[in-house]
Amino acid sequence: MFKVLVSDPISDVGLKSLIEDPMVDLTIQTGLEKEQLLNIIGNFDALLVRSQTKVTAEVINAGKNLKVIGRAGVGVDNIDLDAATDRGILVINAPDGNTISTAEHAFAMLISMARNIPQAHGKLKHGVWDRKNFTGVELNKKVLGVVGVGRIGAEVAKRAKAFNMDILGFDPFMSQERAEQLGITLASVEQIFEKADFVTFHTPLTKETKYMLDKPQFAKMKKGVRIVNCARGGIVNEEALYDAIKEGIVAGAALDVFEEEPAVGNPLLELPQLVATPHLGASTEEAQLNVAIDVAEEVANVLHGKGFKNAVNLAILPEEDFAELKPYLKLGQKLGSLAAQISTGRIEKLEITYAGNIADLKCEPLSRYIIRGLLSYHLADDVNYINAYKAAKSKHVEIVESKTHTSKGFANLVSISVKTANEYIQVAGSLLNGYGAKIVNINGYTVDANPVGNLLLAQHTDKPGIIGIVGTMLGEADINIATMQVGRKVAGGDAVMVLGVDKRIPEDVVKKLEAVSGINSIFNVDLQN
Ligand SMILES: NC(=O)c1ccc[n+]([C@@H]2O[C@H](COP(=O)([O-])OP(=O)(O)OC[C@H]3O[C@@H](n4cnc5c(N)ncnc54)[C@H](O)[C@@H]3O)[C@@H](O)[C@H]2O)c1
Ligand SMILES: O=C(O)[C@H](O)COP(=O)(O)O
Repeated sequence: MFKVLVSDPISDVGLKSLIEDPMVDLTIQTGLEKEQLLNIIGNFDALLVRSQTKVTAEVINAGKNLKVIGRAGVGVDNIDLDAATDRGILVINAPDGNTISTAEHAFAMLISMARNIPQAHGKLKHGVWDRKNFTGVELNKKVLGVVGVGRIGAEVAKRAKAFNMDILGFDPFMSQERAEQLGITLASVEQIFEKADFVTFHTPLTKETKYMLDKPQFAKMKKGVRIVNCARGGIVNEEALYDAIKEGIVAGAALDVFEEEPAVGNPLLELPQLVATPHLGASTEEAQLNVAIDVAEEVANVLHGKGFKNAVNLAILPEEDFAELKPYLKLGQKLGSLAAQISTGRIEKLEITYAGNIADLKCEPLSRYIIRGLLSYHLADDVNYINAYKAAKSKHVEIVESKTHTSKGFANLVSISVKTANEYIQVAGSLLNGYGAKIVNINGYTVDANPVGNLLLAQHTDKPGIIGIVGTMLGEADINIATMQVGRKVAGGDAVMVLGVDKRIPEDVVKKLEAVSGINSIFNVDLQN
């Protein structure tokens, strides 16, 4: 008998497959305090949640019998994935079921904000017939910036088209063809922030998207811009948003998600320009039914040892499948991540070459790590070992793998080339006897860098003084250089500098480095995870 605990409100009609499963003993107990959950979780084989239950490492470790955690929805930021993976517990989600509901909610927020509907409604309910303080704006012919054109962003764009809005969109995986299909004009995030009358966010919260709309960006926006965030709290800096509303830069904001939830007592709620809902994007009968059906079926499949498709973390595969490859897996993931972080255009193609000894191994598991490293920089936990090829296909990234025994003097060499809409990136790594994993080549320059921590990659002209200037500027910013590598092809030509630094370089320092004469590009690379 499998014992399954449902600890958040999940549609019981959707849970039918589990309720009717003779092998499943289902307990529904919502609103549990932390201690209560810790006390009972040890009895269960599976846990089903939405976003309220905090599935921390403590909860996971107390769940001695846990085999699977199911998330009836998309975001898994309330689940400690590393702790689950360490314990070999599968985490699965239901990414498709609430797309339409969330897109409709974002659009409802956009319109209510444009026409002050919640504010006027509130006043009338309190007996005040106020027709002069609630003049709104039309959506017709206004510029809508859509940041993140995945499942939800694309549906929002379709609805905005029907309202005759001009749509600018940015997504690192959106092609010109897809943009045309959706009636979107491709633009950079900076262009969107500068030109849009309305901006709506539909990205996950990642290192890259955290505070992507902050004080410096607000300063460049059109006066009177209106902001919608129904994705994740933290994409927009709430303190900066508060100031931008007070300063009159932002005329309205519509938020369904907050940096801290429940957001009771949030200072933004005091502002009349704010329209807010308590994380209701997915709260429709239809979405809740869809996600409950999806997650219940997947959890039952896992418990019965059958196939599943929406694993979010690393499934523990039999050792023999990749025992020999194991030492290369982390290196592969870091090479993918490095390539993503030093590319600027939409990723179109990934070519992986396995050279030397490694060519004799069955390399598919390693390719999955490389793809995961490359795509997770933008897609966060949406891409994992299991779904790596599927995620690449769904984002129209072509994967080409090849093997050779010619390995340029290395015993083994893993090389990846990434073709983007703007450039062609090449990075290679090797496991060196006695030295461990190394990055040995970046864009044709021979280097010897450790694939760990924070790196600064500068492409520059090989001339006296540049290395000194970079060192001085980092020193002034209190950033210690741990390692340094310089590579060039010919004296006086193009060169690369790879610095291992003890902490992440702040963006203002990066901007100053970019402005140094002779430096052509700077990338602030994070290879910590
Ligand atoms: N408010 C709610 O109740 C609710 C409901 C469902 C989903 N969500 C949230 O909405 C978000 C989007 O969900 P989805 O189903 O559309 O996911 P998705 O994976 O289909 O789309 C997200 C898109 O964001 C893009 N992206 C990543 N980094 C980016 C960047 N720096 N700039 C621009 N685009 C970037 C990705 O390439 C991807 O296409 C998720 O964070 C999800 O958790 C909220
Ligand atoms: O990520 C999601 O699916 C949404 O944020 C919905 O969260 P909820 O299930 O708690 O409503």
